[in-house]
Amino acid sequence: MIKVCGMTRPEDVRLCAEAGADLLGFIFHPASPRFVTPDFPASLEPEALGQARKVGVFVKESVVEVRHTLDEARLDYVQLHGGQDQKFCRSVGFERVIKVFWPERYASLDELAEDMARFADCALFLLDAGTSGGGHGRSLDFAALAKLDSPRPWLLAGGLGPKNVRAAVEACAKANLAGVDLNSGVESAPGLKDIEKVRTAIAACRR
Ligand SMILES: O=C(O)c1ccccc1N[C@@H]1O[C@H](COP(=O)(O)O)[C@@H](O)[C@H]1O
Repeated sequence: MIKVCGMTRPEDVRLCAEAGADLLGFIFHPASPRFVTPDFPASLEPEALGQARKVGVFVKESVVEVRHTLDEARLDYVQLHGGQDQKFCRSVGFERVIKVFWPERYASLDELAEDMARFADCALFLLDAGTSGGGHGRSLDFAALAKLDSPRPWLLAGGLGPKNVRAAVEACAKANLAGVDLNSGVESAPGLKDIEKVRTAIAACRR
C-alpha cells in the first residue's frame, strides 16, 4: 500500500493516482506548508482520483472539526497525527482512523506494542519519526522496527523517498508492514510533488 501525502495541486492528485498511489493525503493542519481547505479534496473529479482513497491529516483539530471536514471533504480516512486518545478515535469512527505513533517516544518496542494494542480497533497504524507532529523529513531506524509485534498492519512514514524506501520496506516486511507514506521525500518544494521522485519511489517499493 502506498500513501502519498500533502496534496495541494489537482495535477499532483491525478499524476500520483496514475502512478499507483492507493491513498492520497490532504493536510488540514494550518501550520503546515501543505495545508489545504476541505473544498480542495471535495472538488476533485472521480476520474482524477481513480482507485485512490482520500485521507485527511489532523493534528490539533477538535472531534467536531474533524467530523465536519470528513463530511465536507468527502474523506475515506482520517490520519490522527496529534496523539489523539481512544475516545477521540471512537467519536470519529475507529474504522476510519489511521492512528499515528512515534516510536521514539517509547523506551522499548514492547512499550510501543502495548500502546498500539489499546488502539487495536483502528483501521491502520502509522509510525513516524520524531516525538510529535510530522512532515519533518526525518527517518526512523528501519532495522530496529523489524522486530515490532504490531496488532494491526501499519504504514511507515518519515523522510521516505526514492533512495531509502526500498531498504525500509525490506527491513520491515516481516513486521506486519502494510505499506509506506511518501511526503517531503518526493517533493521539489514543500507541498509540490515531484512526479519523477514519486514514480521512482513507488517502483522501488513494488519491484
Ligand atoms: O507534512 C506535513 O506538513 C505534516 C504536518 C503535520 C502533521 C503531519 C504532516 N505530515 C505527515 O508526516 C509524516 C511524515 O512526513 P515526512 O515524510 O517526514 O515529510 C507523513 O505521514 C505525513 O502524512
